[in-house]
Amino acid sequence: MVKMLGVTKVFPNGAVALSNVTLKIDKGEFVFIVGPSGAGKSTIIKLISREELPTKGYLVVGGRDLSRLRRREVPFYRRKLGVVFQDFRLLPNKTVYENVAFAMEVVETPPRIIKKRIPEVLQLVGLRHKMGVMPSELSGGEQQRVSLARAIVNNPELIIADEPTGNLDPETSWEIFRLLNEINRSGTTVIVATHASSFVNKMRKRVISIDRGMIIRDQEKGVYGYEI
Ligand SMILES: Nc1ncnc2c1ncn2[C@@H]1O[C@H](COP(=O)(O)OP(=O)(O)OP(=O)(O)O)[C@@H](O)[C@H]1O
Repeated sequence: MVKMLGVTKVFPNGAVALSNVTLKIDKGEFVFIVGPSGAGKSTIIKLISREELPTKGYLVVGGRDLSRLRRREVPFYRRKLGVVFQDFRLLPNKTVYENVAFAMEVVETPPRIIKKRIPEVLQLVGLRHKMGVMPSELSGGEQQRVSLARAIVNNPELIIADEPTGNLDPETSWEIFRLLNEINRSGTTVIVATHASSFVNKMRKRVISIDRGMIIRDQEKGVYGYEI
């Protein structure tokens, strides 16, 4: 699903965010990316979401070399990903229903399919009863659950989450990790960048530890040297 080969990312100010990173994440995996502040976690997420491009090396997601993606192809690529952010990024003037529906509207889903799908997906995250509510009337955990519903509504093969529980208390964080786990069990590949080591340690998933832009540990063997 994701292959990085010798990926280096240097920002225009000279900051080396990633240095020669090689890793492979298979379809259906659940992977945590952990490391101290400034280690390069968000940079990995931004490269996968094609917000940034590698300075050097190859990054292939779902069989596409992201450096070769044409500008007009980028929106289509992004729409196939489910992206979850620390700050939820819900549209404040739209209801829960409308926020999730919007993700389907932009990919031109027929209205009758949207109407059927939204209650299903809100049921999955336990928020069917809040369909008509505005984001400002929801707790942080509920807002993150809406953002999870939005991320999965178009059945993406890959979900990437950058610090999805950064603004949440421990109990609510568990709820979000449990949902991400459920989503993964239904076949979606999930990549989560996080500081939340106490949760990571309990979840027994693959953990890629990075520090100063380099992988310092990967609980799986043989991640280096994959063919692209
Ligand atoms: N747009 C940017 N311009 C310049 N430098 C950047 C940019 N984004 C990130 N960096 C630098 O790249 C390095 C890695 O940053 P990144 O945000 O990936 O770390 P992180 O592990 O996600 O940190 P945190 O846990 O604090 O979010 C840091 O040194 C950071 O200052």
